[in-house]
Amino acid sequence: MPAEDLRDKNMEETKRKKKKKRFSYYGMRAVLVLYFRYFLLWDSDLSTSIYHAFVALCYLTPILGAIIADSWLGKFKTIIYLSIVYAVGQVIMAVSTIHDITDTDRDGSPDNLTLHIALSMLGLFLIALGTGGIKPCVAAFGGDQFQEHQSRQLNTFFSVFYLCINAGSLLSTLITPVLRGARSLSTLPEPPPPHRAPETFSTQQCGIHTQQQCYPLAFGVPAALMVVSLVVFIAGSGMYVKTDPEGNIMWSVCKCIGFAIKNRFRHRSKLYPKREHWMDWADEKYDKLLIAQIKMVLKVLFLYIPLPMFWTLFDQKGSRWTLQATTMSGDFGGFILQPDQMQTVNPILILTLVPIMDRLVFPLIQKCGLNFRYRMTRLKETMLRKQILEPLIVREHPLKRMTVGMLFAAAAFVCAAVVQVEIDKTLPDFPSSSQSQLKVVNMYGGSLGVRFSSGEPLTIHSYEASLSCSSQSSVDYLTFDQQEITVSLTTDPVITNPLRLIRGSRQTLVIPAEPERMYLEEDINSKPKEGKNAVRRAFTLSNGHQSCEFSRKFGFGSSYTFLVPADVFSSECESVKEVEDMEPNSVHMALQIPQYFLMTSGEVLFSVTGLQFSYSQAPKNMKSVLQAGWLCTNAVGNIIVLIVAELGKLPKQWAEYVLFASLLVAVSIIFSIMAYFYTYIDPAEIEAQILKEQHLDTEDEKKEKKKEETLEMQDKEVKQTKI
Ligand SMILES: CC(C)C[C@H](N)C(=O)N1CCC[C@H]1C(=O)O
Repeated sequence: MPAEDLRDKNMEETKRKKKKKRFSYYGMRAVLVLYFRYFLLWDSDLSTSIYHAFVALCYLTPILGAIIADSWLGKFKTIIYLSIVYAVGQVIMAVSTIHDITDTDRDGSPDNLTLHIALSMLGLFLIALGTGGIKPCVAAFGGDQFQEHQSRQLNTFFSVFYLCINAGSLLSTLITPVLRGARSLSTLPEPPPPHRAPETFSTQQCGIHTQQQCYPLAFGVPAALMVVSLVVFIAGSGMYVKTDPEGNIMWSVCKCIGFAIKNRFRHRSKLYPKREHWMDWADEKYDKLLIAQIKMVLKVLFLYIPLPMFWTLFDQKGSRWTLQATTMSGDFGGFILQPDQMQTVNPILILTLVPIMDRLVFPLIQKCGLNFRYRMTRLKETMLRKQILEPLIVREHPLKRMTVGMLFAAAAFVCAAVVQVEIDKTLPDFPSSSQSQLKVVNMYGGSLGVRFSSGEPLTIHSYEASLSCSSQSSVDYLTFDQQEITVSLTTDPVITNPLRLIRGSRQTLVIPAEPERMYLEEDINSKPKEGKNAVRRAFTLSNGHQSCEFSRKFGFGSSYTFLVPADVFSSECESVKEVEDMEPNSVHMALQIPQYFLMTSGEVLFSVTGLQFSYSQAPKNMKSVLQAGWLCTNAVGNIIVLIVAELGKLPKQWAEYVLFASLLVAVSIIFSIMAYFYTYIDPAEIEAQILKEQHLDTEDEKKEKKKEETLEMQDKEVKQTKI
């Protein structure tokens, strides 16, 4: 097979593996929180924390994978072994979700949750180890399939590689919830009945004794796909370019750095001449090549310091932006988009933006003379022509691209802030912690005057509860600074009642047909979570049940009370009164598209370029290590999100978005200054040059030695002649 074809095939194999692996990983992530919440019955906070801790672990284990690959097993074997760990983890995870294994009383719920928790934690640990460990190796292994002169193809590889990641994650985010048994896109004609939790509306159920949510399928299918991808990857073994590990490189690196620091400290007196770089203090003991390689890696790692800030903003897509979507309307006419499904916009945009940027935008920018895109081949040509062997100093373009990517992400957050301001205008005015709110609902039948009084002066004295007889109405809340008030109804005779309101809460005063039996109902004090509807029934006389069926479309995030009058048995169901406690969300989710567009454009500029950059700037034996360093920036970004979520609670959400945008702009300015002083290198050239110098040094040493020997011989001869 011709070399080019072989390489293309290798590239295909690596991409196919990547696509299935990402299906597997993102597919599992899509249902993980729900599994914690509804199967293990953890509360929302614990579920979210464990989920983020798992994601952070997945981005920390790459260091381990990289060390194993570069120092011990090589990338190919590391991918295989860690894929097995990953698949085993997923199988354990799938088994842990089978409720039947501990459901001895066959009531549909597991009886030994400890076993399920232990199994799932073990499964998740193995998955984090597997997925994180493979990550840096897959990218670097793909890059290894190209030769030095193929830098353009190498860049294309990283773009296609990124496309595959996102194709896999898009498919999984759509399919895995369906496997679990949730309706992914609810169609308008059949809104889920409001009084049941959405989880009970499954299209897919499974189980031996009882049929439940199909978590085993949701976790099992990704596991099966992982096994298939592993088999495909191994089948292509003969076609890959495999580079051997060069011993325990990480240990040598640590020892070398340690020695340089110690040696520098020992020679801290000003009497000793300075050396160009602090790593040069390892010169006495360590190989020049190793020192040069460490210098390359440290330079890039230093440049990575500001990068986690990008991921801090990027990762809020899954948290803050999804929460923002819950306060918006997802009614797209033909279908209803759930708030968390809005996240699929990111991989969809990646699939369209990467080719457009690669084939259209970057070449166009380059043509316009902005020289945005870096071309290794041309530089190399110049280097070869001019015989420049030192590292070439270029104010580097990939780094410019990454800076622009960061600015795009900051702009995305400004967009999010603008959308938030629009949403805030439509949100209900909830009472402050010292206030109480009250709404009066009249089931009495006719128009009714309501008066309020208190020991202190009241803001509201009287209120006309002109209770319309229509079945649907929306009643405004009245805000009180006092909690102890007295209500009087203008009935004949006047009915007066003391009321005790709850601080910081909303309540409804229901006036039934017999007004003296008026009573207070506690209302909800925040928008219903996840854009769902809140519906409750209140009986003006709770003396039984009547089956009245309503078919009604509720807007996103609305809240209603259905008041069932005492005479519902004798009258028709129409006498049931519907009160809108909270208006449905009116800002449309489509308004989030500009922020997703800017963020994803930023991601293409930042993340795809970062992958290429990390590969191109790493010495041959530390490619995976630098990929792991790159992935670590993501882990740190996730950890910052966790910390910020806990600590930094600004009173206004839009202000928090603006704060994050400003922070990223500041960080990108710092990064651009660092990038300006970064000297772009060609590791292969440097390594070749050092090896050549070392070779010349040994040649010189040999010649010198020979000279000395000849001189010694001559001296001996002279001495003998004298004797
Ligand atoms: C969050 C999306 C589903 C995937 C995202 N566009 C993406 O490709 N990545 C986010 C972190 C880096 C990269 C990945 O490797 O998953």
